[in-house]
Amino acid sequence: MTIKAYAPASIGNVSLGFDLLGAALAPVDGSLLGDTVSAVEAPSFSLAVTGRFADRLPADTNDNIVATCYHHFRQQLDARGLSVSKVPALTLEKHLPIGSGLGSSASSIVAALYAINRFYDNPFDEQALLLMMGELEGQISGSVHYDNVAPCYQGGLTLMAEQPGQIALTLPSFSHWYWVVCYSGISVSTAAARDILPQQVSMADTIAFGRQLAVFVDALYRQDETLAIAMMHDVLAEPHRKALLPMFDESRAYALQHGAGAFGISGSGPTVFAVCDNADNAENIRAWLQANYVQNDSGFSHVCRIDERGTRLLPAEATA
Ligand SMILES: Nc1ncnc2c1ncn2[C@@H]1O[C@H](COP(=O)(O)OP(=O)(O)O)[C@@H](O)[C@H]1O
Ligand SMILES: N[C@@H](CCOP(=O)(O)O)C(=O)O
Repeated sequence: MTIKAYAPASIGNVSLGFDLLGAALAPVDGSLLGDTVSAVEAPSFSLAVTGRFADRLPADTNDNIVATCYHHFRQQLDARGLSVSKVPALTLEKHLPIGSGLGSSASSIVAALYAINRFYDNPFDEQALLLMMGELEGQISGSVHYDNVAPCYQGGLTLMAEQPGQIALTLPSFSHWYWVVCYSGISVSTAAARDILPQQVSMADTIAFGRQLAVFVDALYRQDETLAIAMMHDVLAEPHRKALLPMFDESRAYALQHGAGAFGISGSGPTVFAVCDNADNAENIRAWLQANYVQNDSGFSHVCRIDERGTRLLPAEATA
């Protein structure tokens, strides 16, 4: 029997919560936006990679993070004294572009560990899996951060607590918000986009960051949309990263002048996102970004809602 796991794309940071806030994405047209990993029993371990962005990954599948996930998972089983004999053939369908700011590596990691855990009849609980997911994401991006893997796995808008047994908390959100995302088609390495950030932050920015995140969470719980939107500014990363993103300022100006409440970089970019409370404005901004922010044939845009379901099984024959 084939086990096939789908893990959605995600917006890391959501502007105001660097490394601490993330949102899973579901296109409103019902299409899937995320990687899948399938597992089927086989005589020996193997990994095949297919999908639109397969050719952008390392040619040697041993260097694919999905293979690393499998070996890490087996080591964790050994460390707990759990012996298993069967072995999977894995297939990664790589639908998310690499270095896109859509949590591409997180999507592969989460789909892989979810499928492998199922394949072995769920020896690890959610928290143990999430810890592994964060660790593997850290291997790729240079430091552990859960703001992609947690929403991708659990769904929803998530805030990192990083406490034993409580790594990520699911926050309420505004169900009528549309999240427009546009990937420009260029690649920005997350590790490189982290390296350009300063190691020290001013007192004024520290206070602004703390105020915004605390007030945003309060506004979500009280469903105060105006206050929540007013908090959606990035004082930590965007001032340093936007120079990597051609047409960023022009895109922000257009979005804010045409009905978006907030606009920012998704993860480390180059994907940008706009928040709208109206379908017509969302579609207009999506079309403008598609025409003006996209740089090449790899780029794309979607109007999304928050994906409340997170990672899930698909029928073996389904394609994302
Ligand atoms: N399955 C995978 N998905 C994405 N990246 C992978 C995968 N396997 C290996 N990699 C490598 O990990 C790095 C991911 O880069 P990163 O900038 O973190 O991407 P993203 O921000 O899209 O997650 C790239 O060097 C890529 O070649
Ligand atoms: N918090 C991280 C998020 C990176 O997201 P990605 O989708 O670009 O991998 C950061 O901002 O570095």
